[in-house]
Amino acid sequence: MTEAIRANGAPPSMANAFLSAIAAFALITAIQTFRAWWRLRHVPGPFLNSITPLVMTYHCFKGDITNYTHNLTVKYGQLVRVQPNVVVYNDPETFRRICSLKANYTKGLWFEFSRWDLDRYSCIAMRDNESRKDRKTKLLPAANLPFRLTYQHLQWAGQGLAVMESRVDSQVQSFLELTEKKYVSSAGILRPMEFGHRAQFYTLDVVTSVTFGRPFGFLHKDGDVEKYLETTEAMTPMFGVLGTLPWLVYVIHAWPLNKMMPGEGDKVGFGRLMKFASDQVQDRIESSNPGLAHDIISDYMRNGVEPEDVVQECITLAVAGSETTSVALRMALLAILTTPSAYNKLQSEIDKFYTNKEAADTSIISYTDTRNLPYLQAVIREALRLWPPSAGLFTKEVPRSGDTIHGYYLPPRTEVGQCVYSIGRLPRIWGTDHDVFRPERWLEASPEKLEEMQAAVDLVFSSGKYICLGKHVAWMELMKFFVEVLRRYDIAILNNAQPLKLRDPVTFLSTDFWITFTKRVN
Ligand code: HEM
Repeated sequence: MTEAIRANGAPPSMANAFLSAIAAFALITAIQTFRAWWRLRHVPGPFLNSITPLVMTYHCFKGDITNYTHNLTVKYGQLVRVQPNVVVYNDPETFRRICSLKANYTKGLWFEFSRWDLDRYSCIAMRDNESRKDRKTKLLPAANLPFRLTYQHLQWAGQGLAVMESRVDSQVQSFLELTEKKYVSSAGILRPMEFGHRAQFYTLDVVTSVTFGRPFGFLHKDGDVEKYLETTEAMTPMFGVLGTLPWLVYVIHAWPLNKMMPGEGDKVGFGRLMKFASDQVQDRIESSNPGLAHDIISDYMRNGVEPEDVVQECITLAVAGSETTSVALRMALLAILTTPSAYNKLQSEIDKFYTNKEAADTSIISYTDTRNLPYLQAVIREALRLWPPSAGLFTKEVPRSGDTIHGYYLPPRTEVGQCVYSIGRLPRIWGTDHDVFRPERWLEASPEKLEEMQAAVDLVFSSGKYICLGKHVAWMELMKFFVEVLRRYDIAILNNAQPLKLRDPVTFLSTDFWITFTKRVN
């Protein structure tokens, strides 16, 4: 019968219609791929990357995305095409120019993933420069600065930072109490700590304490609270993958997938943080004098940020300020534990500092005093250089006028990503031993060289209009932690053959980082 219909010239069968649809789809895909390739065909990079984003997606899944991207810059030069519409650079000057106030670059589509409530935007997710400027300015006086701020100095500092410092101190204290209670080993008694998670507990409690006036309670429980970490640990690698396929934001933010986004009604996970933030804001609204509390919520509210937006900003703080700092903490600790000369020098510097002080002084070191510990600063800078916690591309979009980077014209809407990991390993700045953890380089450098090195490492906190709000909080957390822990304990790796398991789907995540603490003899 079918043969007969065909022979009589009847309409094509279902199979033919299907094949035609596939052929049409293949043709459209081929044309689009060709057009996408053509736009940036002059920028060097591997051919496969220039026709599909999936190579980068694969490396996110594989867990070596930063090293892979860095190797591309080594092979292809200062500007590399890593995806059909994405190029990556590793030059500090270009970084600062793109982030400067004058540049008309805007945030890339990827930042839309950092929206927690689809009716609202927090500053980090805002892509429009004017709205960002307006919001960020309102977030800044949260620091109660004694001088008038300019938009160029976009990070918390001044008196407000002093209030935050006391919150950091109480979480350092909580970490010490936890260690003393459960994790001090001695001859014949092994009580190891898995530091990967404890670093997260510490940084999450600091950031929630600074934001809401009280910690979420990870250190107190010495465990996950409301399955927050379990959920965010599953989500973090997805951020990397989604970064390579940013158009997925239109799918995820639309029905029916938007129904699956975390919400305040959730019993566990990220939604609990949203509910916690929302309750805290509501409390302040209902309280008779919300301005009395000394935390970020009250400061933001005083500055006229709408309550619903304050909730979004607080959630952003918890996300932006926790995993980043715990990566820095873990990698700096790993670096000194595996470099005995650095470990010994650091501990000696701390000991020397305390010989000049009252022997009974057990209070947490002040942020001001940590500045008198040059080797400690060098250790942290060196760790941030080698393992920047913000290793992702954080792409920005080329403005309507187009732009030229390192002689390559980039048409409007090209996404430009930074490779800050690669900046930390540029031979022209760091020398041929750029891969070596050597804090001494910071102490040996001439004033001009030091300035260049410092400016390059500072880029891990971004620059200009995108600069990290919590840079000083992060420094405080790191400096105080090392002083207080190393003056009390000797620390050692438990498993020398494999100190930890490291994966890098978007930043350096680690598990099984087992260490021991033993009390120091005075
Ligand atoms: C070592 C630790 C940290 C690193 C490396 C880091 C890095 C960064 C980077 C690179 C950005 C800019 C992203 C972009 O838009 O291109 C950023 C933004 C931000 N960070 Fe941090 N951060 C750290 C710790 C913190 C802490 C402790 C807090 C809060 C207490 C914090 C709060 C924020 C906020 C609110 C933003 C968004 C600023 C904006 O939208 O303009 N960060 N951070």
